[in-house]
Amino acid sequence: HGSPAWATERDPLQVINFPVVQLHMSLMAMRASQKDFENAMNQVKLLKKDPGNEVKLKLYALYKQATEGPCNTPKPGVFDLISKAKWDTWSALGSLPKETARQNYVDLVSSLSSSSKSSGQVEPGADRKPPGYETLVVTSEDGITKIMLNRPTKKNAMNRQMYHEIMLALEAASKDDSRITVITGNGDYYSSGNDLTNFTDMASGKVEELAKNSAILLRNFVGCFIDFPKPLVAVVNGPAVGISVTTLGLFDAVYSTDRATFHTPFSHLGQSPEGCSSYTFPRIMSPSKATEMLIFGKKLTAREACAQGLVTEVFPDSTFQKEVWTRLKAYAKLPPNAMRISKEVIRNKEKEKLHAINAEECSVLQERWLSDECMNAVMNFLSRKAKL
Ligand SMILES: CCCC/C=C/CC(=O)SCCNC(=O)CCNC(=O)[C@H](O)C(C)(C)COP(=O)(O)OP(=O)(O)OC[C@H]1O[C@@H](n2cnc3c(N)ncnc32)[C@H](O)[C@@H]1OP(=O)(O)O
Repeated sequence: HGSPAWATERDPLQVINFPVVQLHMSLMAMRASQKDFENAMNQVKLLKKDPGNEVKLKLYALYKQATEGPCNTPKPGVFDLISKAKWDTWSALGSLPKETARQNYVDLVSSLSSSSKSSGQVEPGADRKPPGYETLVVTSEDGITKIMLNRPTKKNAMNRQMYHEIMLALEAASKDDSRITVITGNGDYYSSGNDLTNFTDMASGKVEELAKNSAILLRNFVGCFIDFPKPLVAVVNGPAVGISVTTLGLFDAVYSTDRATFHTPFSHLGQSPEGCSSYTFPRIMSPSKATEMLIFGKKLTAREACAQGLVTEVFPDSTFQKEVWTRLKAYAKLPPNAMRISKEVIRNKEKEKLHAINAEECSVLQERWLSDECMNAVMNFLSRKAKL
């Protein structure tokens, strides 16, 4: 007795009833059995605290993906809000394999269970054990949650797993007791942008479906940046390409090493701007400077990006980490509610607009991904004929 109604509801289509994504994804844990999955479903019912709708949507989507595979039902009408939210979240998982979805579900439930057991026992400000993601290292210390992109051998290119994990990490950071959230990269790159192997399936039929799923994924991904409630800071540790540059326009501060470059080669790739950059860049810089980046693919040095307002401050590479983290730790001592409310006041003025821009950019890109220009560019990279 005593289980909350949302946790005991068995049919996920009747009610959004499963918990969020927190991934203890050690390599061992990557192989969740059917039994683990069933245990996790039972564990959900034992949770005392409602994890919130976002989490329940994630759990619902992972459950559906794990049991039925990619979203296969017609899109609900716009006025059927709950069904549409569920459908959107499931669709956003794209072609995530059933086994990975099952594992993510198990890991998420496990993290929810352990966090509910330990709630109230963690001292404020005490370091928490980092959860294990596959493509990220996420730590929380000194009032700062640090999300580090962790595919250094691939220049931190963002594969589908990484998009999902960043969304999950942002979701978790928005709710933890940290005051500032940082995104940075491991290794010599901040990120080389979208992992072009995300497009390899494009060659294997069902191209329209893949483009559609990618557009949904991208829209949800960028939406997380638009809605993120706490100060979000980029610590740009090296060159940045594509989506890792465009999303900077949605951060609250961008600190960069002088070794970094900023490159949005969309025309070269037969693509078009995303991350709300078609709106933020002309406003941050000027329309013509934005044109040079977004249409002509001009690569900016860190100092040029700073002069254009995209970067807040540039530091010498030799002292970059020390200087930036010292500063961030000081900022993290500021009153958290004041920082959050100030961000809300600033962001609320254009949140709706940003979501509309995001939707438009994704729909344009969905078409672009099907173009010969885009497919040829991706094939040239993958067949080692071209590099940026
Ligand atoms: C679903 C949502 C879609 C959102 C869309 C977003 C749009 C964008 O983000 S557009 C930008 C896409 N990015 C690129 O076009 C970059 C492609 N990469 C390169 O041109 C080069 O790798 C580099 C200039 C970034 C680095 O060159 P460098 O010579 O220093 O290193 P490499 O030997 O090329 O790279 C090491 C290793 O990493 C792999 N890799 C790097 N970047 C990517 C990438 N973006 N996608 C896939 N793989 C990448 C590279 O192939 C190498 O792998 P191997 O060691 O296995 O050969």
